[in-house]
Amino acid sequence: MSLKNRNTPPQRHELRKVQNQGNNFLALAFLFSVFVNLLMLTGPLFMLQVYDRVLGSRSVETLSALFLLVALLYALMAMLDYARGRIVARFGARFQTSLDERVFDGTMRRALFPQARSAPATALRDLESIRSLCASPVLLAVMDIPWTPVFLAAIFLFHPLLGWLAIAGGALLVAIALLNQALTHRKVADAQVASAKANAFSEHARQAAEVVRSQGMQEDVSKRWMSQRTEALSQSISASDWTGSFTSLTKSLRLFLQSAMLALGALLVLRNEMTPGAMIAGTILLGRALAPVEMAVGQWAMIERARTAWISLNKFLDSTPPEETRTKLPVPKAHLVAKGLTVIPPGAKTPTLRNAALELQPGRALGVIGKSGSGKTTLAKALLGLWSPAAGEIRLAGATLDQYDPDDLGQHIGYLPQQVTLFNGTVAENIARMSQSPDAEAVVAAAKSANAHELILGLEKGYDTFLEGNDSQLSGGQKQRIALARALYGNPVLLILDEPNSALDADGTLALNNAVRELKTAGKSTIIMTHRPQAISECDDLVVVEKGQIVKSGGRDEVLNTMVQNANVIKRHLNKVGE
Ligand SMILES: Nc1ncnc2c1ncn2[C@@H]1O[C@H](COP(=O)(O)OP(=O)(O)OP(=O)(O)O)[C@@H](O)[C@H]1O
Repeated sequence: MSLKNRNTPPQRHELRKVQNQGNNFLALAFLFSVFVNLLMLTGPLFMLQVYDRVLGSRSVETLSALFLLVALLYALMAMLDYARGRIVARFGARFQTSLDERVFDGTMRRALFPQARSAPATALRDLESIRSLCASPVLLAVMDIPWTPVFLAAIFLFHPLLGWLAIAGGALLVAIALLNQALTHRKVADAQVASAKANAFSEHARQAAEVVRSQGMQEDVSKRWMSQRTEALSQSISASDWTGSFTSLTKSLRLFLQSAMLALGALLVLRNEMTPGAMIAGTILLGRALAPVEMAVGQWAMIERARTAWISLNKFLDSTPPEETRTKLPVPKAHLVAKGLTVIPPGAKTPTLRNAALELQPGRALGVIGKSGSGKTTLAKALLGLWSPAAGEIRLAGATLDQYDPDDLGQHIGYLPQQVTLFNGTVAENIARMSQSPDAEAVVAAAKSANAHELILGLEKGYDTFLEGNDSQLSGGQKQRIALARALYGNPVLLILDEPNSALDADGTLALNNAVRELKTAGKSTIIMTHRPQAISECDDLVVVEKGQIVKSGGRDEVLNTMVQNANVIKRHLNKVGE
């Protein structure tokens, strides 16, 4: 699935571009790493000097001077090591902040596609995995790995045989690291997928807690979750068993190599081919050379996670290009025209609305009636610009909907969905569409139009009452009125109401009709999808949808009359059958 549109150039390597912007950080960290790694030679060189110079000359002064120098060098190394740790952490943070909004935006747009909505949203987690790698010591170990051959080569200076042993040992460790990568990356990825699936299931179950409890589904849901969880756990244990076995093997091998080095060194000392200092220094150098490899193997799961995260984030960004910038259009007139409109829901194969045509003039209200599943919501989603037409077009004030910036279009159109969703925030923030700078007067005006003002004042803290999203303390009807106020906020030119009075009482319906009348007087237009007659009392025009097609359209009373005549025909037919 892809959200690419015809006009957007392919956004290849977007991730790489963001990474390149932080290259200064990486270059600086790498430079510091050069010094840190050079300073790592302090220990072996000190050892060499102590054994070969101090012990031979028995000079306390030389020992003191060397010790002071070593203390200073280690202090410098600590500072540089700390600094490079801070630099890569900041590189990670910068990488994340540069992409956070972009990825969140993409995740939201992808959620408009039902099949993507059911898949766990991993892009933000992927970003987090990459940042975690940067904030951990593993990235520094990876930066140290290029020094491994340098240290190994330095061992040659002590004695070629020691050098060859070190090279053979190093090659063996690298081979183990590669084998680790080859054998575990599938397992780590599988464990991640299984765990994401189990988490998504538990989140769905949590959201449906009331249904689960009231419908006696607790045990079955719990068992289903447990089986997914057990699967995820066993995958994760299998992955960690593999990486664990490689970690132990690498660790023991490195220690063994150091002992083998000491043994070979001792043999060479016995043969007078090398000094004892070189023997010890060589052993320490080997340890230093192999430490980053050992660290990388030990933390392989983290590296692998970040690697797969990088690949999947790349795919995500590639298939979800940034929104095109559009020329800002003026506030449109409430004139809506749809011609030859065919809509295929995202991910579906067949259209659920075919060849529909309608026109709505400013100051008029249109009712869309039809049975369940006839295509009313499909029409609403197309008119909102959420589902693009597969054929035909929709124009608001002469411009097709995709010519408007989606946020601007959202400001011009008020929408009351069939299933109301409120956000975690105050009533006022919810009505103001979670705006960062809500207009208090407009909030109250919208609430009054939706007949929600009194009910809001009756809440514990009035407009400042905090709502826990959909779990809030409000009744269905109260939520619907607040959502109607949200739809009316900011004086939209077009109001689309999908089953607006499904949870409204008589007062609510009256207020709704008043609001529609006010909009009409102000030259705005309204579309009401419904199968309840009370909701169309303010409608001037009516269209009837049947099996995805507009089968009747015209003035409200004219359409109603044809329907009533039909009903009479059907009634007469039924009476005959009954005789
Ligand atoms: N996302 C989707 N993917 C595939 N088919 C869909 C999707 N959404 C709706 N449909 C199908 O489109 C048809 C019309 O559905 P729609 O929701 O538009 O009907 P409706 O008239 O609004 O029904 P109701 O009054 O029950 O809300 C139905 O057959 C439905 O199964």
